[in-house]
Amino acid sequence: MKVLVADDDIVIQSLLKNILTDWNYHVLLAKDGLQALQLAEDNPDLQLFIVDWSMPWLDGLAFCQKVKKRDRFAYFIMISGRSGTDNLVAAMDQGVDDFIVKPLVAEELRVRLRVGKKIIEQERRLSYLAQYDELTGIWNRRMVLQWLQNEWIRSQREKTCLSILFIDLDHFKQINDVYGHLVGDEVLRHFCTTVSQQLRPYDYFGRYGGEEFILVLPNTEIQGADVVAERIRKVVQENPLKLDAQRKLSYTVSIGLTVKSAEDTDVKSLIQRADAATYQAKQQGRNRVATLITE
Ligand SMILES: Nc1nc2c(ncn2[C@@H]2O[C@H](COP(=O)(O)OP(=O)(O)OP(=O)(O)O)[C@@H](O)[C@H]2O)c(=O)[nH]1
Repeated sequence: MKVLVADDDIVIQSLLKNILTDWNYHVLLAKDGLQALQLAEDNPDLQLFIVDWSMPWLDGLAFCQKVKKRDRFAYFIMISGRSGTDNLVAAMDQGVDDFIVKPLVAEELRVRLRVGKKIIEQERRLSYLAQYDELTGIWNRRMVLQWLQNEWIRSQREKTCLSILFIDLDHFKQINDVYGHLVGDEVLRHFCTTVSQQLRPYDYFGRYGGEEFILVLPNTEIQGADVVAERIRKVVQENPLKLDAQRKLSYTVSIGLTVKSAEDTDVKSLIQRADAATYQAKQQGRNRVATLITE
């Protein structure tokens, strides 16, 4: 893991560099707050910081506040000569996550870093789970509906088209029943990889629930959405999941397509129509695209 050490004391810098390197950290060194800020900007993956309080140009607290504005998950350990509860409280109230009083004891730093790393990892995980579906890695329901809402507002403002597809795997219960849930999960992952390869960077593909998926197509009118839907239907049908060297599992999808119209007052009506279109596709025999639009 990368760690940035910002301290104007060369002796402390080199001491920290040595012990942190021994503990397998990748160490970046800064001699003042401005240099530290530049390193933080150049290394967006940097989340762990060890900073001195008093430094030229920009002190440790101001540096911490600037970084946290950009990345609220950044973790700051302040090492300072300012002892006493008042200083600890002031520093931690203003944003640092931990506070160590000099003289530095290596073992104390080691255990405090361990806590910092654990918090960073847990926050990363929580942030991932808040946005993505754990099984398939695509947007989760909350996020894809959020993107749909954003695109709805944009299409209102810019008077552009907005299409959505509801994609539902056919007879998925049967796949689970015959091959087991683990293979069912594998089919869901395989399906998401297959579809993701067909999309433009600005399309939003998310898991709506179970074996139901939603694809938001900004700036896309009905003809374009129909081409995308047919392409997905076909590519899924033609790309079975390989179970082993001999066996392949073929599966299909039913797709409901709709386009935002002047009559739609919110995203709810759009979702309801796409859902109804999917139902039609199922009724008509599955492995097909059904379109529902308002006049
Ligand atoms: N393996 C696996 N199965 C899931 C998951 N989520 C939902 N399912 C299963 O998906 C199945 C959906 O079944 P149904 O709603 O009856 O739909 P279907 O069998 O696909 O039938 P049609 O949609 O009418 O073609 C259920 O058996 C659920 O248990 C999941 O994450 N993993």
